[in-house]
Amino acid sequence: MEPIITSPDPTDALSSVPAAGAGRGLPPTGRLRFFFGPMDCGKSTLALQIDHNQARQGRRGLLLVRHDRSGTPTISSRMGLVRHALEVHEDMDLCALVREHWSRGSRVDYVIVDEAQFLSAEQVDQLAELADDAHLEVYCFGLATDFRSALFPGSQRLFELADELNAIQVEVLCWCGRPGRFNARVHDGDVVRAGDTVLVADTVAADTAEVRYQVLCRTHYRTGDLGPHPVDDRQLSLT
Ligand SMILES: Nc1ncnc2c1ncn2[C@@H]1O[C@H](COP(=O)(O)OP(=O)(O)O)[C@@H](O)[C@H]1O
Ligand SMILES: Cc1cn([C@H]2C[C@H](O)[C@@H](COP(=O)(O)O)O2)c(=O)[nH]c1=O
Repeated sequence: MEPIITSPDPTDALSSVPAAGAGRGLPPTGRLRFFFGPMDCGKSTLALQIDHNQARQGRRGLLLVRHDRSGTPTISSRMGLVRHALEVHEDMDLCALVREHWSRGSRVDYVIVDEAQFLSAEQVDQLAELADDAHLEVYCFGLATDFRSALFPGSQRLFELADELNAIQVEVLCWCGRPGRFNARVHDGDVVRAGDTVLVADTVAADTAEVRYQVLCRTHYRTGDLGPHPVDDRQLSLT
């Protein structure tokens, strides 16, 4: 298959870091990585740390996001870090996006995608193509499963295609103390089992929000037991 993307100046875009396989007679490729975990486990924080570490070595990244919690085109971490990102729209072709950057003379060495669960399967295929044919390092961050505990389509495709699957190591605890893996959607104090897949909201209920999410262990996700009244994170920072 013909590579669909070429850098306008390969020595510019590709020279800064030896590609995977270099020195072993293998054709150079980038890698597609998926970092996943429940809400609030630190995915956006890690995305911004990886960007920071790459950028300080002079590499140029393209930061992408779809439906950030903040409602703005940013990658935002609950630790307080925020970076501007490009909003990925439903039909956006991510290969064409990178090509466009190159045609304007902008370097792209790596791509970071937050909320990658919301990508379409086709967009994940495009990211794999960018890793293989354009030799980009692609870092995706997102939820594995939705509020019904079913894989998001974008995450399913990432599980199928990624070179590396990384479960985030920071445990989010259920109210009972067990590790939580299930993102329950809560409406008026009840766990909701049906509805739209996409509903942007936080784990801390804003005063105006009708819906919030709560990370639960499997037992309490199944029984819909939300435990004693949830602790408000804003109170934690005052102690
Ligand atoms: N005040 C705080 N002190 C220490 N860690 C915090 C604080 N607030 C949030 N965090 C950490 O930030 C994590 C959430 O990070 P974030 O990147 O927003 O998660 P995600 O993108 O996975 O939803 C929490 O699990 C917790 O470890
Ligand atoms: C489970 C689930 C979540 N969402 C939304 C809710 C948040 O806006 C994001 C996840 O944010 P985080 O950075 O991982 O905290 O996804 C959704 O739309 N549908 C769902 O089923």
